[in-house]
Amino acid sequence: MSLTSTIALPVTGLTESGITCHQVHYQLTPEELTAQAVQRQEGELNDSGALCINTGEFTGRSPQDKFIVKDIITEDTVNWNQFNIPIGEKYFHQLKAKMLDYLNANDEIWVRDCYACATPAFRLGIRVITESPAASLFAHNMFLRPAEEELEYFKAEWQVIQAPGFKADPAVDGTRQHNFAIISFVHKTILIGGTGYTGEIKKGVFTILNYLLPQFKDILSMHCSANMGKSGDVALFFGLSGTGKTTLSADPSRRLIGDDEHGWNKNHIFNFEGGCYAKCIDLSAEKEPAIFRAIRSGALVENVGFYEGTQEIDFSNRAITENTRVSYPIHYIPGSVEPSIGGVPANVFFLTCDAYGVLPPISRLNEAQAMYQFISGYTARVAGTETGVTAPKATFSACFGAPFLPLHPAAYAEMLGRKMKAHNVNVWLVNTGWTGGPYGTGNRMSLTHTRALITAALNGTLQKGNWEKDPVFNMDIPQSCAGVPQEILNPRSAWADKVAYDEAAAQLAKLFNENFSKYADRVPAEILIEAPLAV
Ligand SMILES: Nc1ncnc2c1ncn2[C@@H]1O[C@H](COP(=O)(O)OP(=O)(O)O)[C@@H](O)[C@H]1O
Ligand SMILES: C=C(OP(=O)(O)O)C(=O)O
Repeated sequence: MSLTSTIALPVTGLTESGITCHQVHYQLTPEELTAQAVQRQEGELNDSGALCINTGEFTGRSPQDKFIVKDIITEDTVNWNQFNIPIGEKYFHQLKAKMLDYLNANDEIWVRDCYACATPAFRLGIRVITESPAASLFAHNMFLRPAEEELEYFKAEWQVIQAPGFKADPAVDGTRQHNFAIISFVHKTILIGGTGYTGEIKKGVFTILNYLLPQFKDILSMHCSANMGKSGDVALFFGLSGTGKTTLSADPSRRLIGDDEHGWNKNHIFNFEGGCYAKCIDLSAEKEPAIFRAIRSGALVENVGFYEGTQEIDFSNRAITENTRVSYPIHYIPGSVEPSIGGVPANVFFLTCDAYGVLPPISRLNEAQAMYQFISGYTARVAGTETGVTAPKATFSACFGAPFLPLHPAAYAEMLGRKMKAHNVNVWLVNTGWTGGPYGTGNRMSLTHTRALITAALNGTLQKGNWEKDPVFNMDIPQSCAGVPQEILNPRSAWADKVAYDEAAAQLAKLFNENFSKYADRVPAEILIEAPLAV
């Protein structure tokens, strides 16, 4: 086995993990990985120097093909459902052996050691083994990057093996189809095959942390972004994929802590990751300057198109997917906090992309309403993030992250409830979806307005104004906010057809109630009475 590496260290444990491929590229720099990808014609540079690749058949996650090995650890603890699909241990072993044979038959592979969890006490060493330099660059950008001296003592507790070119045989491998992501807690391994969508790598690691941290470290794991004001006040933005966590946390007046995955320990919050994975559909320097400028050398852009005859990205191009993405290290966002740790949050925002256009652009929640909304996780699956979703699709995604939660949602909700109560946190529901009508009739909420509302909530000016109650959802709605037209604050007044609004609101209230019925026996009465009024 020969090794290319920019650091003069032996890589431990490779042979033990079954890697015998004769050329192993270990811990290469972003420049080296980018150059290799270009040379192998797996990608090209845009005019600002970022590596642009196509991820192939899959440009979004495939939740139906994500499995957890049902074994002695997981059998009685995982909340088996449509997101936590069991697979037998024999299939894990079978597929791992086949994947290793496949990788070892390649001329070269890439190995990268990295960490998850910014707080040193909770750090998890992860080894990411890939068949392409671009996937190794993704791991470099998204996870925490150990310093060279840390590599000497690095312990790869978990392994991610990613081979998009390897395809399972569903007839013998226990999968649904040729692509799969399989997590084994006994063997501390994630196998990803048949798909090149890099999001599977990060969300696979997120899934294991969502299992381990609440159960064994008493840490609440959260699908949220986080940033910090000048006085150190922390805000969290929960939301299912594509609802605005990355966009809204990249706020030039605040410091970014992380864009997607965090833990809440007793007295601080910390990022799991070391980078961001932003959607770049319709990205512009004017609307999202920090993200736009992060697209430069070292960044990895997925599935975009160029203006003809140029290397300039056409961010409006949807030819491959709506789920165009860029990954970059967190320090590409000016002023980001490193290590990515902050104090107890003062404000929590639940971002809901309401495809019905019924919910107010912002509402203030009391404690019980906050729990009701968190458990409900009402939002939309946006186009492209999951395979097969081509238009926003209303969904209830518990804790705003159901596809990544191996435990019952009540486990996370109870922890969040205790923490919010103990720290007197302000909780807001923000509709980043539709206004003036449902998807197809109304408009997507203006980003400028959403930002103005969040700023007013954070600086306290919103609290000082007058409020009214939403008659169906019973939440407080502000009557005014600087920079936001008054008529959109109350969603009913934003709809031209009031009868249609009332019908849509009643329909949504009904859906809320139907969805919540499955939690009724685990939730106290003071939360149950916050259900929207269903007529
Ligand atoms: N009002 C809004 N608030 C937040 N995002 C919006 C809004 N309107 C449009 N968007 C777009 O929605 C997408 C949100 O994606 P992103 O921030 O990456 O989501 P997440 O990090 O939650 O996956 C971005 O492309 C953003 O430009
Ligand atoms: C990457 C994903 O989500 P997010 O946009 O929340 O990072 C995803 O769901 O595949």
